[in-house]
Amino acid sequence: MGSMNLADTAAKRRSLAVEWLNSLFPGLNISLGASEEELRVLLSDGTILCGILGGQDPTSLANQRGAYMSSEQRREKTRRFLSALEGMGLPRFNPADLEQGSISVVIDCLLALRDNLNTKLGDGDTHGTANHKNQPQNNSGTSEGNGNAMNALQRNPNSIGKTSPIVEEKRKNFPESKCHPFLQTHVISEPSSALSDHVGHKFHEVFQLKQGRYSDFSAERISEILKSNGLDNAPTQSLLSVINGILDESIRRKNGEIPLRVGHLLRKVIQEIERRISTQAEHIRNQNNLIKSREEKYQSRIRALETLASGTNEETQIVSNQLQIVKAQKSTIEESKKHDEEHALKLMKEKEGSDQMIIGLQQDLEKTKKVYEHRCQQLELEAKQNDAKLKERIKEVEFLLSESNTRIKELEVFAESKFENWNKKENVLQNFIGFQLPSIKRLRMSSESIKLEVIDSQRKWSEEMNSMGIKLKVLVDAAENYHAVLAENRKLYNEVQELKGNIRVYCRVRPFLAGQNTKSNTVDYIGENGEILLVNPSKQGKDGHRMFKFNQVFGPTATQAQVFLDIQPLIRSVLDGYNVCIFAYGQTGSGKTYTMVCF
Ligand SMILES: Nc1ncnc2c1ncn2[C@@H]1O[C@H](COP(=O)(O)OP(=O)(O)OP(=O)(O)O)[C@@H](O)[C@H]1O
Repeated sequence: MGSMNLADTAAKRRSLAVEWLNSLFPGLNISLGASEEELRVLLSDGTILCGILGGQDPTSLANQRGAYMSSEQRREKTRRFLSALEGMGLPRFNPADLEQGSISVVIDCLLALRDNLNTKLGDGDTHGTANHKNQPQNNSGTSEGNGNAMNALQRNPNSIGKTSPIVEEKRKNFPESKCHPFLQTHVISEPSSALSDHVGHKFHEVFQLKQGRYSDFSAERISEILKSNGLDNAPTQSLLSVINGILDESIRRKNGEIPLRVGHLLRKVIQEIERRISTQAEHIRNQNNLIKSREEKYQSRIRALETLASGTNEETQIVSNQLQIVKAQKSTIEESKKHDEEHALKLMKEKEGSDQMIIGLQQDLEKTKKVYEHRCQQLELEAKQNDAKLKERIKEVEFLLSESNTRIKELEVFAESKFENWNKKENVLQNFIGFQLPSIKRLRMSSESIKLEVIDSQRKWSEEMNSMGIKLKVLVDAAENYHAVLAENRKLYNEVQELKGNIRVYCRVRPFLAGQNTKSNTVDYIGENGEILLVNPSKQGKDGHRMFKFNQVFGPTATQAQVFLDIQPLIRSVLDGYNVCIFAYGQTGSGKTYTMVCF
């Protein structure tokens, strides 16, 4: 709640400050709900702060704010404002508060300045009067360490010839009749209108003419006026009216005499007017010097601007070139943008495909999950069953283990008895060995004699082997000769086969099969040299007989072995690497298959 109240209070104070600034500079039109950052942006360049004290009009202020200012210029303006606040005895802020951190300190200073100025304008009395009394030269603009905003206004070079918003505000707050003398007599330096109004009122009270004659003033009253320095703050119009009044009285009395005390008053008034005229002359000289220096400064700025303008054409050319480059880059970027858009469309399509695939995968995953859960349930069931079986098995194993332990104990007893038996047998064996040792010695002697015999036999066998080798060599030579003879024989054999004829034609006469008429035989004669004579009973004479000639003719009584005997040499030629073809030819049922295949 506390932080909320603090925030509300800060916002209210910000709003009051904004309201005041808007009343001073209506052109700014700042929002009443402006944030700290917005106010910081507005105030950070120092233009508005100086405008409060410096008499900027809203239009020039807006222009000045829009113009570029270096950081040093901004700091200088802020410093000027802070020194004015210090001169007025008001709280001031740190320049860093305008750049970062809370701006509430700045708001406090602005509101204090507002209250201070409003108090002076409302009262129009003691402070202004006192300050003016102490520093009568303030209005000339030459004095430093001013005591109020008006003095700061007059000291600011930028405010020369311009009207401060405070003055404007004062004009609104005070009747024109009161300000009029001040405004009409500005040739001679005057106190502020509020000040002049107050002092003039007091001055008129002092010089109140009850009977219309200055000569009626008592000496004490005049000396009191002269001593109190009341003339210092009196408006010049009043002083002139006093002189006019005294001179009019002198003329009316016609003797031209002026009382001595009135003469002193007259001299004092005239001295005050002369002092003001000299002060104003000095002020005008200073203003002239200031204007001259400003004129020189503006001349130098104009020259700089002309130089800048000449350089601007070259810069324009460079900028146009850069513009061309930028256009080219823009077209490139647009192309790449189109490409990117196409790519994006592709990606979108791919994404849709991926989404569908993901949905399918999710469905598969769901199915798999259900199957997996079902499988898990089955496994759990099986695990429970296996667990029960294992428990039974463990019980059986434990039973077997107890039986095994019993068996082990029995075996241990049996092993001990066995061990005793083995010890007995060992003793028996040792007795047996001792009995067998002489026999072993005899055996060893006989083995040595056998060894000698074996050596002798080996010698004999080696001699026989040598003789066998010689004989074998003779056989190898004979075999080599045999191969040569065999090759020659084979060659001759094939030559004989060739001489018999590369193409041979044999004829075989099938015997009558069972059930065939044996009287219809047409074979009349079969010769040994391959002749066969066939008879045609339907023809007479020479045409009834026909002779055919083959390499060989096998009659009906010829066996398969006889046929093969004549073919067998061809088989050997095949084994010797010659090409041989045997085939059977004849009408159906003539016995081709029988001859070629049957054994
Ligand atoms: N020399 C033979 N001695 C005894 N029987 C034979 C002889 N030649 C053929 N035959 C008999 O004659 C019949 C016909 O013989 P095979 O089948 O060999 O004739 P084929 O010429 O092969 O006939 P197809 O051209 O129709 O095959 C068979 O029953 C077979 O046993």
